[in-house]
Formats: sequence, C-alpha cells, structure tokens
Amino acid sequence: MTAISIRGLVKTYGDKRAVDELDLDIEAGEVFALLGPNGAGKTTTVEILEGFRTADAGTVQVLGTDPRDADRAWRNRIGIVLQTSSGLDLLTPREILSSTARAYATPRGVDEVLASVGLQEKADERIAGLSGGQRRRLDVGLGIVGRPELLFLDEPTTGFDPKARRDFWDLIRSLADEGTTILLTTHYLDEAEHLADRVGVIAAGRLLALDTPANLGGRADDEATVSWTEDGQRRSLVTSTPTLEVQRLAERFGGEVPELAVSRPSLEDTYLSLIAPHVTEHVADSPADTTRKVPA
Ligand SMILES: Nc1ncnc2c1ncn2[C@@H]1O[C@H](COP(=O)(O)OP(=O)(O)OP(=O)(O)O)[C@@H](O)[C@H]1O
Repeated sequence: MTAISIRGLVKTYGDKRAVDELDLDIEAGEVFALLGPNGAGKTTTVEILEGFRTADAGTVQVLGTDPRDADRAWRNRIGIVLQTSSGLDLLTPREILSSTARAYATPRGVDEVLASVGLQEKADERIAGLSGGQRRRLDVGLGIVGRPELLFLDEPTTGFDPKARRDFWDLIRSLADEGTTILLTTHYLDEAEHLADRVGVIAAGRLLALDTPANLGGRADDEATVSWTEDGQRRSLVTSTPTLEVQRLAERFGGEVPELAVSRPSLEDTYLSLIAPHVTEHVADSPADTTRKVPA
C-alpha cells in the first residue's frame, strides 16, 4: 500500500519555484529520508503533505486523502514534529503530553512516551527549564503520543547530543518495526544511512536521486580506495578490485601492510557530488597526490 503519493507537485513563492514538478511515492511501513541543501524545498513539500500549505499544481494523497480535504479522523492518523516548536513554557512535559494524548482514540501511555524520549527526569519540570535538545525530544514525544500510522519528522535531532541521537534512532527503528510509516528530513547523512529504507535527494524543488542509502548514486558500484604507509609516506590507489590489490600488497610486504585501509565513498560523499551542481558554496575535495587509477 502507498502511504504517500505525490504527482507533479508545484509550489511557487513569488517568482521562485520552491517545488518543481515533484513525483514521489512512499510505501506504507517505509522509513523514508528526504535530503537536500538549505532551501531545496523539503519543508515546503512536507508541509503540503501535512495540510499546512497548499500546492499550486499537482496532486497529493496522504493515507488515501488529499490533505486539503483532511478531517479530524485523518489528522488523528498522522503525527507531526515540526522544525520549530511553540512556547507552552509554563506547562510540564507530562501535562502537555497528557492533554495531547486525550485528543487521540488510542494514545500511547504518557510514561511510556516520556521514557521513549528520555524525559522521565524532566517530566514534572516546567518546559521553560528544558534545554534545546530536551525540548526537541518533547516535540518528538508529542509527535508519537497519538500512536500515528504516519509520522513526519522535520530535522528531528537538531540539537541532540550524540547519546540522545542514538536513543532517538532506536526509537524510530522500534516505531518502524511496529509498522509506522516515517518521513523524515535531515541534514545528517549518518542519520539517513542508519534509519532510512530509501532516501530521496532534492535540490531546487526537483528530485535528483531516489534509492536505498547503500545504492544511492550508484554507490555500491563505486571504486574503492586502498591506502597504506610505505617509506614513511601515505599511499593510496583507486580500484574496482580492492581484494586483489590487498593480496598483492600483502605479498609485496610479506605479511601485514602498514596502516592498511580500504574505503568507498560515504553517503555524504555521494550526496555532496549529487548536489554540487545545485549549490554555489560547494568546494570539491582534491584527491591526494599519491592517488592513482588502476585499470580494472
Ligand atoms: N513562506 C515562504 N515565503 C516565501 N518563500 C518561501 C517560504 N517558505 C519557503 N520559501 C522559499 O522556498 C524555498 C524552499 O524552502 P524550504 O523551507 O521548503 O526548503 P528546505 O529544503 O526545507 O530548507 P532547509 O533545509 O533550510 O530547512 C526557499 O528558497 C525558501 O526561501
């Protein structure tokens, strides 16, 4: 079943096309990460899907409904974590979660949600006293308390410390295991790689690439770089047969190859080369002097 279907979506602000003929399907149960540079059109797209903005052209179906016609029943089936959250400084996390939970037919328990987002110790303190990362965790808690079928997460882990990010990733994986469809936007490539079944890269409102993190932009077929240290110098070569090269090196060294490393382009490398033509600030990395190409 398709959870989200986007066809020919266009959104224009003045003379700027923020979303430009976008087509995309997201399957039920999928964790999908939408990637793209600042201003790519991610938030505009997601907010059209959430029913907060209206499209200028194209069609959008979210859980089988056009968000423009959405009613209360539809809204109860989705959870939303926006990029910025609102005040409510005088309430406590427990109070806001409890009152939000009451709006849903089958909410999660408030204590369960507090534990999931690691806010048990802050449950009864005023929100005004929470750190930025703790507020963000509360936003995530508010997004999941209604037990949504479809969860939208717009840059959910901005401001999280590394431990909180890992905990959040575990939470998202467990929601996905329960069958929740998740659409997230993120600037953290490791987050997309860790969480997403598929990623879509957009720039200037257009889809540049759509694949699993492992295959994005033909990554899986990219050549590997074999590096080692020899005569006090770091050396490397790029090859499509790294195992063979490592064998040759091992024979030449008669055993251990000093500081041997084999690497392939990271998701971030692939992402940066995909968006490079669409961003002005991007500076390409220059290859190391000792890198040479080995014929396959
Ligand atoms: N309400 C608005 N009025 C005018 N222009 C807007 C509005 N919202 C977004 N834009 C413009 O539309 C383009 C896409 O913005 P959007 O917020 O969707 O990008 P994004 O991919 O979410 O960026 P970021 O990663 O910075 O959050 C940008 O050029 C932005 O300046």
